Amino acid sequence: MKKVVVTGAGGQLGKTLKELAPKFYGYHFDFKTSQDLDITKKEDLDEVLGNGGYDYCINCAAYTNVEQAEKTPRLAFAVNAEGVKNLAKACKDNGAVLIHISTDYVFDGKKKGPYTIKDETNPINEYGNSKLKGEQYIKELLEKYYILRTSWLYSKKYGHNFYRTIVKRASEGQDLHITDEQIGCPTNTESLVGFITENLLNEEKPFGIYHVTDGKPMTWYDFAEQILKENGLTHKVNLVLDRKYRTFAKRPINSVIV
Ligand SMILES: NC(=O)C1=CN([C@@H]2O[C@H](COP(=O)(O)OP(=O)(O)OC[C@H]3O[C@@H](n4cnc5c(N)ncnc54)[C@H](OP(=O)(O)O)[C@@H]3O)[C@@H](O)[C@H]2O)C=CC1
Ligand SMILES: Cc1cn([C@H]2C[C@H](O)[C@@H](COP(=O)(O)OP(=O)(O)O[C@H]3O[C@@H](C)C(=O)[C@@H](O)[C@H]3O)O2)c(=O)[nH]c1=O
Repeated sequence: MKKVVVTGAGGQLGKTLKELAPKFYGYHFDFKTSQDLDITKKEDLDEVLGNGGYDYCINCAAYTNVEQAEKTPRLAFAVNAEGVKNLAKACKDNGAVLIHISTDYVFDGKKKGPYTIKDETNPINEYGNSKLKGEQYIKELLEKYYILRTSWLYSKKYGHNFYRTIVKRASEGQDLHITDEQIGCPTNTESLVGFITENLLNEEKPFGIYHVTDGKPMTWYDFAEQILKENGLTHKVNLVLDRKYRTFAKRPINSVIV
């Protein structure tokens, strides 16, 4: 039986993995929330990875508040860069393969056409900078790793994400003002879990970087429209196209990764 430890298990991806894990035979999963295991603390990692005998570590832990990262980049780097470095070292010392999640926000969005893994990274916000640094540490420290870049991740059931924000606001009858300035591929956490369990835990795919999304490019406005339709909320609210929707963080105009 292969042993898998999941960090950041209290987030939307971690919770999805926990819900679906009983379907995957031949694996024993241990789920660690930020309270159980803080990846910025080496002693936590030594204890858990050192004693667990894990074959795989799936890292769902991250600082994901894109807006706040602009104001306190130090916090984003502590988790997404230095925390990931600690985790990579602990995986190396203890013989675990690291499966790490990264983001479309490592690109600047200026490319005409979808980004492939061969394209140059060039983040335009602090969250993206911190995630890229995390990727670089992994590549420096490890040979046995998977880095999955995904985009516009959402779970219908768990956590904070665009999907749930739209459903909540629409259900309360609030008007929605949504930008169409960026294009990207929304990705359900269940698809990402499927990719990990079907292709990586059995090492079907060579180690390295992968782009994993649900494959349908759209704008945030399109996505909001789709969410309203799916939930029968179209007639409950005004969906207003708002090109002036203000944010602290810049976001890539083209976030499509393939
Ligand atoms: N959300 C998105 O749209 C996208 C996400 N990703 C990446 O996917 C991965 C999963 O993201 P998602 O599930 O959405 O994120 P969430 O924000 O839902 O979950 C992240 C989890 O990490 C935990 N965490 C934060 N700091 C630490 C730490 N120091 N040690 C251990 N755990 C910590 C958080 O715990 P607590 O709440 O207690 O702080 C939280 O439970 C991340 O790597 C993210 O960068 C990639 C592309 C898109
Ligand atoms: C909530 C809201 C957002 N927006 C805009 C702001 C922004 O341009 C876009 C998305 O905003 P959000 O803040 O929900 O999403 P954001 O935090 O930018 O989402 C990102 O999260 C990180 C973790 C990733 O890795 C990315 O792939 C991406 O999913 O929609 C509106 O126009 N109206 C709204 O009411």
